[in-house]
Amino acid sequence: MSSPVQKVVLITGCSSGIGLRMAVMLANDEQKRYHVIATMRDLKRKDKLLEAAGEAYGKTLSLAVLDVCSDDSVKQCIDGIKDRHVDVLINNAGIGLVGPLESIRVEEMKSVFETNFFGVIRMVKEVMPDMKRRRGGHIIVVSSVMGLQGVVFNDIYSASKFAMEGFCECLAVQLLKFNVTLSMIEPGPVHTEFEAKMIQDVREKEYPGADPDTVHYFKNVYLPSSVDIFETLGQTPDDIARCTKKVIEASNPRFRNLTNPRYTPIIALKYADETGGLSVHAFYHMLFNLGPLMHISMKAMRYMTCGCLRNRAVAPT
Ligand SMILES: NC(=O)C1=CN([C@@H]2O[C@H](COP(=O)(O)OP(=O)(O)OC[C@H]3O[C@@H](n4cnc5c(N)ncnc54)[C@H](OP(=O)(O)O)[C@@H]3O)[C@@H](O)[C@H]2O)C=CC1
Ligand SMILES: CC1=C(/C=C/C(C)=C/C=C/C(C)=C/C=O)C(C)(C)CCC1
Repeated sequence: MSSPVQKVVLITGCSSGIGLRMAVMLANDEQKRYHVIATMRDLKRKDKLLEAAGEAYGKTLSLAVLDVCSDDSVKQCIDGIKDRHVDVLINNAGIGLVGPLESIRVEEMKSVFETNFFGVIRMVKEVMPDMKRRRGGHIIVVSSVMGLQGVVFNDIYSASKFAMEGFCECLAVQLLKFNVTLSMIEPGPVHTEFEAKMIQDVREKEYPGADPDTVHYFKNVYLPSSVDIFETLGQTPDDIARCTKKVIEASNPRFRNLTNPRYTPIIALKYADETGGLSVHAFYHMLFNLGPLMHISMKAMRYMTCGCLRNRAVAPT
């Protein structure tokens, strides 16, 4: 049960990773300002969350079933909340997909959009009308740096996050008129099951339909670089939870919130050359010519790109 002064925060995808850490951090807020409804599609996966939440469970944290891919599940969950009142909706649930385009079935691509794009739309459609009526609320969308700048071999995942960026840019303007805030969180690589699932997936898959050169570039050039990027730039889910808490508590939250100052220069390339040529050629060079030396080029880029761009990230601490 939430007290009248507590904000009701509903988070999707709390069985692991970023959603789990957000739920735990907000439910353990020292001033007890939040009542967190931590949702997941399968309650059998609740143990890790409950263990991490400790005494908050049953006090400032409750659990609910919610599958963002099901209209019925979304409606049932929101109908089950007192007065359907949600102050802060955090759209976190999402899935990755990486690999040569030729080897990915259209059905698999659709399921990424069903979760990452339509999953958010379903949530927003269910919660937004009440927020507009009340003239208050905050919708948060966990997007990605890949929603701002594509990364090779992540074509479909990246497209699903770009779709979300466009959707949110449109909606934010309308919502402002109703005193409802919309904020996007834009993490770079984060050590969660997302990363583990990607590595596992690559081990199991054969990549039928893709030519041997493409499979070679994917497995022997892209993947080692990606693992390297995770190792050198990876953040923890707690970093992302801290950034998100700051955004929720800001008196004037920003629309886009990059969480990783060390990844910001990569995004800045796009704005330094609106034709897109700089990003395409820089990434090509980093991947195919520098390979293991990519570290150095990332460092150089940090020095070359202007400090004000670098500092446009929400510091997690
Ligand atoms: N990790 C990273 O490097 C980055 C991640 N992100 C984004 O962060 C978000 C969270 O990912 P992260 O914590 O890293 O990954 P995890 O795989 O650890 O967590 C994803 C969560 O989403 C849930 N989920 C998947 N499908 C559904 C569904 N249909 N309905 C409800 N929940 C679902 C999963 O539940 P289940 O256990 O049932 O599968 C899980 O709880 C995603 O939107 C992702 O795109 C953004 C940038 C970087
Ligand atoms: C390989 C490669 C890159 C890899 C970036 C990666 C691997 C980013 C991962 C982001 C994630 C995991 C986002 C999740 O939503 C760069 C730096 C663009 C430079 C060019 C070559």
